[in-house]
Amino acid sequence: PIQTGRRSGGYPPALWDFDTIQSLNTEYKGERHMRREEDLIGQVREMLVHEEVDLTPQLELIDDLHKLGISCHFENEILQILKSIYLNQNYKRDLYSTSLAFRLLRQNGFILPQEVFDCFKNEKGTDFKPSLSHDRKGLLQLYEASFLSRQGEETLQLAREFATKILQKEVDERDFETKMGFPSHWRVQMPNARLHIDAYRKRTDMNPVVLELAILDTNIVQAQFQEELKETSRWWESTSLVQELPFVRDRIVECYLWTTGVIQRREHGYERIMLTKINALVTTIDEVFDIYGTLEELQLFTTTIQRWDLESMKQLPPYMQLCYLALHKFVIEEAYETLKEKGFNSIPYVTKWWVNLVESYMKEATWYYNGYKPSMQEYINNAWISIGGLPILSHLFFRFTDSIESMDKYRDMDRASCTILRLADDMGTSLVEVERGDVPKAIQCYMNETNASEEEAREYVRRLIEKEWEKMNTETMWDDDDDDFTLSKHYCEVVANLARMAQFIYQDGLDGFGMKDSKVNKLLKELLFERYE
Ligand SMILES: CC1(C)[C@@H]2CC[C@@]1(C)[C@@H](OP(=O)([O-])OP(=O)([O-])[O-])C2
Ligand SMILES: [Mg+2]
Ligand SMILES: [Mg+2]
Ligand SMILES: [Mg+2]
Repeated sequence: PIQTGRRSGGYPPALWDFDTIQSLNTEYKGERHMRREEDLIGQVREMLVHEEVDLTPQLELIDDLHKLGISCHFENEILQILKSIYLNQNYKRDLYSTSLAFRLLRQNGFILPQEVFDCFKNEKGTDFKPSLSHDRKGLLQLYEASFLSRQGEETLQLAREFATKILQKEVDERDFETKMGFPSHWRVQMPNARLHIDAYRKRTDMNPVVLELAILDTNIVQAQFQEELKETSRWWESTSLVQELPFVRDRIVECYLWTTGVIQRREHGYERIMLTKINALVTTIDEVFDIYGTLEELQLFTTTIQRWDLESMKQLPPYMQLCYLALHKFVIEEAYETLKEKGFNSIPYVTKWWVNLVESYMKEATWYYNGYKPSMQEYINNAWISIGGLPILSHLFFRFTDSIESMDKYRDMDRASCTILRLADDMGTSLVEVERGDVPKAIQCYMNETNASEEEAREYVRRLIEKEWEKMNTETMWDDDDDDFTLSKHYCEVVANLARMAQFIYQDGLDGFGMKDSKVNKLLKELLFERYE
């Protein structure tokens, strides 16, 4: 049913108010905690660089440090170890070690060829040896390694099917994904770290120094996150957008949570605060188009943003004027920093992607008001843009690269990341959206087009996400010494992490951003508000 005009989004009010956020505090800012952390880092570094440690335990330690959220303290040591393993090729062991080495090397820019798995295939090379089906540990690592596949790597496709078929027998179909969880290649680091600490502390091979460092570190980094969150909350309060546009989801804490998975390097606090603002602005403008503006108002808004001037905003209703000016002010402030620090004017580029976004919103609003049901392809061609990933990535591009060229177009990796962001979002939000009134999303478009059930449509979307990850891997995983790969490593990290964070927020097909009864909400409170004991 087409409900025209002002609607409500169907979302609960904010969970934390301004004063609660501003009063957040933690003892982990103290000097003595820093000193203890430095001491523990030194002890773990010793463990890492000790020559006589065998290959596999070293790889397992590297994998644990990443999952526990503390690998950032050992980046150089880890790269040195992986580089020597890559050059000496001394990973050719059992399925477990080869798979673990394959994943860690590729994740760190050492692109091992998929042929390293040929020795595990039958003589015709058509499948993996059946005898491997008893090696559960090896199969789990083979399954994980298969998610590092790039387009056209058949052996890795075969590996995923082989491992899945056998491992699935252990757990029935339904909870395969929940039991297996997301493959580690798809998992964001910081928002998952405490889950891994919980598991690590119960392991028989747990190292007490590593555990103490992980626990101390997650409490110390929480202090930094809280200060960044407070700054974003002061900004959000100063915009008065919540007061003037009460129909918008007030989710500044959730907007900040997003950034802890997208931008994981501690030193990039400025970028997390910037990204939080972008998330909040995109959320606001998205709701204006989704549920509040009339078609005439939305057309006026789109035209004003296309002109990007201060003249044409006079024709807007007051609520749109405030929203437009908040966006304008943000873009100008960021452009000022870029001009000051890097000497070039980013305005023509970032405004292009904001215009691009509202034009895609306008298309969806027109479809909705006309009751038009787009085909899946038609929908996706517009919706990978309407999810808001391009303004996010263009602002981050300016922060993480110094090359002005290729600022005016998006890269294949950007599109893959935005597509995964869109598909994951639709899996988590579209049932409520379509119920309250919104354009049909990926699941509904596929069902309209093929008469499939909702579960079949979800399964199809999951396959699309897997395909997009192969594109992402193809575009973001380059040999570190591949000189014609100019994009910065930091930029490639945030592109992939944007997709990972979307899959985190919408895990189990729930809306961890707009709603409050998800596992995400529990993890958010632990990560940002609660001391880890
Ligand atoms: C940060 C975001 C991913 C972006 C703005 C808020 C979101 C959580 C999502 O909100 P949603 O209403 O689901 O977007 P859409 O489906 O209306 O495009 C779109
Ligand atoms: Mg929306
Ligand atoms: Mg929308
Ligand atoms: Mg949505």
